[in-house]
Amino acid sequence: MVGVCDSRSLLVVDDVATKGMKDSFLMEICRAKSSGSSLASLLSLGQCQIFKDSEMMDKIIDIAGHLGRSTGLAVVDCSASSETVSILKQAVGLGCCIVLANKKPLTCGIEAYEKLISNFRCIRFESTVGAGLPVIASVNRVLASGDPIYHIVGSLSGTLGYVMSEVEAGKLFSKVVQEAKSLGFTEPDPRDDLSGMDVARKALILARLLGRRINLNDIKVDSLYPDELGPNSMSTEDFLSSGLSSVDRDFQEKVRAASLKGKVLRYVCMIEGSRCEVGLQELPKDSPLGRLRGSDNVVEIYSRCYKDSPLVIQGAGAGNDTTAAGVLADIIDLQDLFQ
Ligand SMILES: NC(=O)C1=CN([C@@H]2O[C@H](COP(=O)(O)OP(=O)(O)OC[C@H]3O[C@@H](n4cnc5c(N)ncnc54)[C@H](OP(=O)(O)O)[C@@H]3O)[C@@H](O)[C@H]2O)C=CC1
Ligand SMILES: N[C@@H](CC=O)C(=O)O
Repeated sequence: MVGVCDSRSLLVVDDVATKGMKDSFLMEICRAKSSGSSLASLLSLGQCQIFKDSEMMDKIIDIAGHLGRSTGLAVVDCSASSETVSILKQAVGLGCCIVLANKKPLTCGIEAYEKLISNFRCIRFESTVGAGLPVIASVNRVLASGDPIYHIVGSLSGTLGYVMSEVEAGKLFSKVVQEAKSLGFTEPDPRDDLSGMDVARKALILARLLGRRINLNDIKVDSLYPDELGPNSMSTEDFLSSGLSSVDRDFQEKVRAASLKGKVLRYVCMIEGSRCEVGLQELPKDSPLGRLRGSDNVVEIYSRCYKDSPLVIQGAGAGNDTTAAGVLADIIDLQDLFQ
């Protein structure tokens, strides 16, 4: 590991060709970020240089130029920003590998997407769908065997899974969204989850893997909150402290209406042919999606081989540990290419 950055600065070892960050220093970085301190506060430990603002991007490109082709340096994006796409494209051009937990670079315009995946052997993005679950790897393996995938259906949001099952158990919608945030399931702005856009991004990543040249605005998306609570009208803090509770009653009504029919609410992702949609559905309690609890995700893949009995991947679909494990496994997988 030669460098680490957040939204404000980049810490880099003083000689990237010969040095890496020591484990003890990486632990200090984790401690500093968990306690809200800046990366700059670690400069006194004396192992690194710091770069800020536009210098940050120039330095990353400089390192990518030196280490990309010679070592297969991996540029890892664990932000939730759409601003990283330009640097990632440049890094690909310089021969770097790319690892993403961030869905936004893969769900921007189709040309940028095609550039990012142009060296498919050197990109991994397992954590973008289902966190640590092997969803992308499974889809890739089925496709690589020549088995055409006809249909994917699933529940792909840890946050929305948690919200649905906790509201079913009688808790208030606003309270469980706050809980999902403190458990590390939500996006930095939970409206990315509640608007359905986070699931739409996962659906787009899967649809593009299946070869569909579609964009985010081709996906039908249901939002769980009204437009007037959106990011153009209020900050994340105001949404969480006051906006969110105005949805409580309406959501409770929806849950009750489903329950009277013996059903539960689930946020479902469906990709079939050219159709790609994500939204709230009333499903039987004893269906595979209806039985899901907490932040678990489930994905059913239907192909020529997995026709009557789909390939099913299920398990924890959000959380810092499982996501970090997925990212680490991707990095190690890439490292094997350069041994
Ligand atoms: N949590 C989960 O369960 C899962 C998360 N993911 C994905 O992981 C990503 C991160 O989520 P999460 O850890 O919850 O988010 P956090 O907000 O906790 O962390 C995001 C980090 O990215 C940094 N950052 C933001 N913008 C930039 C930028 N332009 N350049 C460099 N660094 C930047 C932030 O810096 P600063 O500290 O300065 O704000 C922060 O350290 C998201 O894309 C999410 O979709 C994927 C699967 C599951
Ligand atoms: N916010 C996401 C995290 C993983 O992508 C979710 O809730 O599923």
